[in-house]
Amino acid sequence: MNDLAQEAARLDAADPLAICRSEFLIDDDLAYLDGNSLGALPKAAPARVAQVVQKEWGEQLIASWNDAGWIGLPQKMGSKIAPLIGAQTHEVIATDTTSINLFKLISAALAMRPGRKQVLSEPGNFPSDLYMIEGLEAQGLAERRLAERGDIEAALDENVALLLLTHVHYKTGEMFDMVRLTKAAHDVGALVLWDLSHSAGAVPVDLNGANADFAVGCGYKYLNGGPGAPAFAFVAEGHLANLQQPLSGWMGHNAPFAFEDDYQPAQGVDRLLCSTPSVIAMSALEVGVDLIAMIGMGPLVEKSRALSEFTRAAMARHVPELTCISPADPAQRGSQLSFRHEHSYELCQALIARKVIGDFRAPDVLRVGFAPAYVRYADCARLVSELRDILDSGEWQKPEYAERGAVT
Ligand SMILES: Cc1ncc(COP(=O)(O)O)c(C=O)c1O
Ligand SMILES: Nc1c(O)cccc1C(=O)C[C@H](N)C(=O)O
Repeated sequence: MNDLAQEAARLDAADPLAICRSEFLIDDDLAYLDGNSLGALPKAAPARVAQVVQKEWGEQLIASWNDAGWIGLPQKMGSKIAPLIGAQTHEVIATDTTSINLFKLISAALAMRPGRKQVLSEPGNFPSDLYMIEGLEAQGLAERRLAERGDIEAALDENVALLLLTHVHYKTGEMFDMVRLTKAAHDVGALVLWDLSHSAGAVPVDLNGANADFAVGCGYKYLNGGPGAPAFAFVAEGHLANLQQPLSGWMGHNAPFAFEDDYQPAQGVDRLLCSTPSVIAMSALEVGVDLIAMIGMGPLVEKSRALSEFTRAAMARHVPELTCISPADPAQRGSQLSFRHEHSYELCQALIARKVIGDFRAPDVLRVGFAPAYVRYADCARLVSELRDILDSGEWQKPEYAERGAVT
């Protein structure tokens, strides 16, 4: 294990992104491997939020809608997220939550394929993705169809209106081939909606290169926008003029301040808006996205793969009792590794007690994420050595580690 720590120290010393950790408020002794669930706090965010609250809201009050640019935040944030996901700036907007954006875009896709009701997805997709289809099914607007990952292409036929997939699977880290599946869906006349919650800011995404129709994703994971940060939504340029979404709130109107009785959708991606933007949350998100954009997706992807490879190899060598269920090829997985063990829950709790933070996903998965902007090789080495020690000492058997908490 000494060798592992030494190798980690050598890699950290040579890491061009090592300096980026100082942009985040994370204790030096914390190995935070859960940025795939909630990203860390950028150090600049509290001051930015305080400025918005004290100056823009406190002093300038309503004038800030124009003077501080509040009204344009969804578009401004959309245009900053767009290059991270291979989209044009006018194709992305930051608004609402991922679940709500899923609802809007599933509905919009169904409206574009009259005569077809099926929305195809995979069993075990993130719950909201599946539940949103169910919600529309209950209203008689959709029909949910599920096919296992390997059977999706065979399941695509002329009844499918929309293929809805999560690009990087939240539990296993498996990554779909976006280009291949988008083409397969288009070949039967279906549209495709990609959930990029576990992709944006961590893995290469080229929505336009893949000819994708729609996408959604979270702002609070690798984009470090803070708990409940606004989500984003993408609509390919060619669909913008025909897009009809059901949450026709006033902010998605072509002229919101005309206060007309009849809804007239805004031009372009603005029509995905429903309500007043969440200004304070949006300002925190801006700090997180600016940091990721400044570091750049190329270096982030390279480090993400190196961190996960280092960890996968070290786990296989030193902790073989845990079975890695993420793909062995880094190009086929997201910025995470998932391991199966009968006592994953207890192991996760024991790790947390030692300030190594991963998470547990039922029934038996220990999940660790590698947010490349701030995770160190030393954090990965610590995961491995602490796990070895927790198993060897039997510490995981402490009764308090078996008590199931309320969330996460
Ligand atoms: C893949 C995926 N989709 C959707 C969501 C739901 O996001 P939200 O809670 O912002 O609606 C999450 C995370 O919670 C997720 O991981
Ligand atoms: N959004 C979350 C929350 O409010 C509480 C706990 C966890 C979350 C998550 O984001 C979970 C995450 N999407 C996952 O991949 O499991």
